[in-house]
Formats: sequence, C-alpha cells, structure tokens
Amino acid sequence: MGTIGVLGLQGAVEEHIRQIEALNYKGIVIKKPEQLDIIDGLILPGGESTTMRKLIDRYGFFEPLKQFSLKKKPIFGTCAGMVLVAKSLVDANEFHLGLMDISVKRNAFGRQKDSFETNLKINGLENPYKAVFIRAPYITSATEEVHVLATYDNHIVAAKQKNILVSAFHPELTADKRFLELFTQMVETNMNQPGYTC
Ligand SMILES: NC(=O)CC[C@H](N)C(=O)O
Repeated sequence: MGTIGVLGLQGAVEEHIRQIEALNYKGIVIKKPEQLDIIDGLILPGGESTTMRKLIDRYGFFEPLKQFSLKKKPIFGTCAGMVLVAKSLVDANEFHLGLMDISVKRNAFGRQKDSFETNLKINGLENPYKAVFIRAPYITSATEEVHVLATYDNHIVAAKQKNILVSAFHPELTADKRFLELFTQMVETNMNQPGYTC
C-alpha cells in the first residue's frame, strides 16, 4: 500500500485525504519539505495559486518540490495545483514550478460559469464523469508530449504528461473516485518499477 501526500499549506486538503483513504492508500498532510521523502505520490490541491506559491517559498518547498518531480514521483495538480505546475501562464510573466509543458489561463471560464458542474467524457473512463469547476483555469496550449484527457467547450481541462496529472476540476468534491484512481494507478505503476525506493 502506498502513501499519498497532500500539500497542506492552503486549500482543499482534508477532502483529498478522505478520498485517498477511501481508496485504501495512506493519506498524509504535507506541512514540511522533509515529509516529501516518505510519500509515493503528491497532490497539489485547489485553493488560491498565488497564496500557495507564497507559502511554498516561505516554507522552503520550492526546490524540494522540483526534486520530487525529477525523481519521477507522480504529482496530481487540481485547479490551483494545475496553475502551479504549468510552464507558462496566460496574463502573467512568471510561472511557478514549471513542471509540465502546458500554458494555463487562470479563472478562465468567466463570470457566468464561475462555478458549475458538467458531465465530462474522460479518456480512460468508460462512463461520463461529473466534474465540479470552481473559478477554474483551463489549458490554452500544450506540447505533443502532453496527453489530453478531457475537454470542455473546446478547452483542455484534464491532461497528463509523464509523472504529472492535472485537472481544472475538483475530483475531491464528488463521490466518484474514478479520476483519483487514474492517479493512484500512476502511483502504483511507479512503485512497481524495479529498484523503486520511496
Ligand atoms: N478552485 C481553485 O483552485 C481556483 C483556482 C484559483 N482561481 C487560482 O488561480 O489559483
């Protein structure tokens, strides 16, 4: 059984922990960089990306998070977490962690659709998935290495590149655990690599 951490600086942390545990993984809230050494996968939750970035710097998480990704450990960025991993941000000069070859627009769905639910077709899931969007970003462009998993209104809202999975929506707010399972499968596959050490 693997251990999945949720970056616990700000945002929707406990909801993720409950879902992780419902899938029989150990879930821990990550408050210190050293804790990254004892987990097999990491979730960057929804919240406010600018605030989260400030706290990442304040608590010395910036380099350790980059190292975590360099070790090819799976990372799942939801909503603000997707903003944090992007290599480029529309309407901003600087990106944050720059781990994934995507360009992301923050609060992209505008006022009318500030928050909404919709049934999405997601690659790899057989039946539609009810996705909850809250002041959500979307991906405006991605390189060929990025696999698009879902679109809404012609915009990319879920994608994967190597060890990084992102969603513009909040899987922790629905009872349907299938999207999180896409992530636990990545964690499982990585743990089964020969010579894997946490
Ligand atoms: N629900 C969310 O995580 C919103 C993300 C937020 N709009 C941001 O850009 O950080």
